[in-house]
Amino acid sequence: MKTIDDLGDLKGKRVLVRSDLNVPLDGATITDDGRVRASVPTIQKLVKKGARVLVAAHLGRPKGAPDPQYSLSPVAIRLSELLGESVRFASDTVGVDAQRTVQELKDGEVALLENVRFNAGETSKDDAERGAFADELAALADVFVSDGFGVVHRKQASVYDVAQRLPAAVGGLVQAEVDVLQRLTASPERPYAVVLGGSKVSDKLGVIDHLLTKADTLVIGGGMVFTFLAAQGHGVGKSLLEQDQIDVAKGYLDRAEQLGVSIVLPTDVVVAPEFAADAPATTVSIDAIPDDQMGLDIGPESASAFAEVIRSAKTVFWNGPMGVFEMAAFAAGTRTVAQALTEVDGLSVVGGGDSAAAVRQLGFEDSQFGHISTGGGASLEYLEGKTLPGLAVLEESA
Ligand SMILES: Nc1ncnc2c1ncn2[C@@H]1O[C@H](COP(=O)(O)OP(=O)(O)O)[C@@H](O)[C@H]1O
Ligand SMILES: O=C(OP(=O)(O)O)[C@H](O)COP(=O)(O)O
Repeated sequence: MKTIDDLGDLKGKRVLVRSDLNVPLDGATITDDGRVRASVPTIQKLVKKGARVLVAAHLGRPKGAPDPQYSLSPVAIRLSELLGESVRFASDTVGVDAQRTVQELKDGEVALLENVRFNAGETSKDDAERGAFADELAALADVFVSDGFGVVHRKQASVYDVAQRLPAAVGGLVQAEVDVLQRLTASPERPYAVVLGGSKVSDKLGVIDHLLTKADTLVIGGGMVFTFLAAQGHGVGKSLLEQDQIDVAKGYLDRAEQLGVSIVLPTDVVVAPEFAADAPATTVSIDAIPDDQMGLDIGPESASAFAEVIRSAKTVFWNGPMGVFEMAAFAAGTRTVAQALTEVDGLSVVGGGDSAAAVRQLGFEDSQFGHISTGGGASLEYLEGKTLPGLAVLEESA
């Protein structure tokens, strides 16, 4: 892959940088700015080279049209504070304001485009529709730098197609992330445990198939777990459940047994009648989840068992909070798991926007972990050994 230094003299050049600025927000307040911080070194490097830096990014999953709750405008303010220089914000992605913003950009200045996912072409499955949007993005710049590690597993216009339309290079963040993950895939010191949770269940269930042949133990909590508990025949009440994936989960459990890989599931869960911070929380055994309640955290017995597995591993990768850590009543499982990762005598890696936010919010320091990756799904797919579109396209264009 070409690096930024291979792109030649960038002074006065318009450089489109795809960053992952998908941060958790509470209204317009950024609750964890880790991804913004992680994107700064590459932007700064380009600024120093005298480039006109145009940052493209997404926030959340809007439906291909402008939606104010997913505006990147609060992120422009934070980026500006972290860079120590003003960041212009274009109120559209490729429209009149974006075009004017690029035209007015001077050497060494930075602008952020509005959420790329406000455009249906960004995430379209139709190559022509995605390509048409990528053409518009590419028209704004002279070269492209791919630095949003958290999205390199997405075949989307601003990640994939635009790299086919401009001279393209990999950014420092993506390089650094890949370097660490390569250590995990090449020859992980064993035992190797992978801990999965979170809420993007249908996105991430598929990785289990491959991880069964790579890891010694899979530990599963978070919203992901209820599909497995249902596969074992347990009632899961109102918990997050991917009904159509129950048979898939059953298949994974069977295959794990055949392969001699251990899948560790919770034995108790914290339930509440509704998804609310002040909902009355109780701990129940997994065979006693009431029909009118939902599981929002793993229980204390499970958390201790998970911690034991984690502490005795030499390599641990963790993606996805064990519960709804944003609410204090459902954060204990995530805290116990995070604590165990800090005690690993080997390499511990935390990946994912919310997982990284969780460990910081719960008071842990980044330095207590071997590595905190900005990408959850991207890391998992890398660990599976899958070809990530956003990386493959850079290899092709090298
Ligand atoms: N039992 C659960 N039910 C519903 N949501 C859950 C549950 N456990 C965890 N979550 C939610 O999962 C979200 C994070 O999931 P995900 O996006 O997959 O993680 P990451 O961003 O680290 O990759 C958090 O917002 C958390 O509240
Ligand atoms: O938050 C992200 O991924 P992650 O939750 O897997 O870490 C990335 O910004 C990708 O977002 P997407 O999963 O909506 O494509």
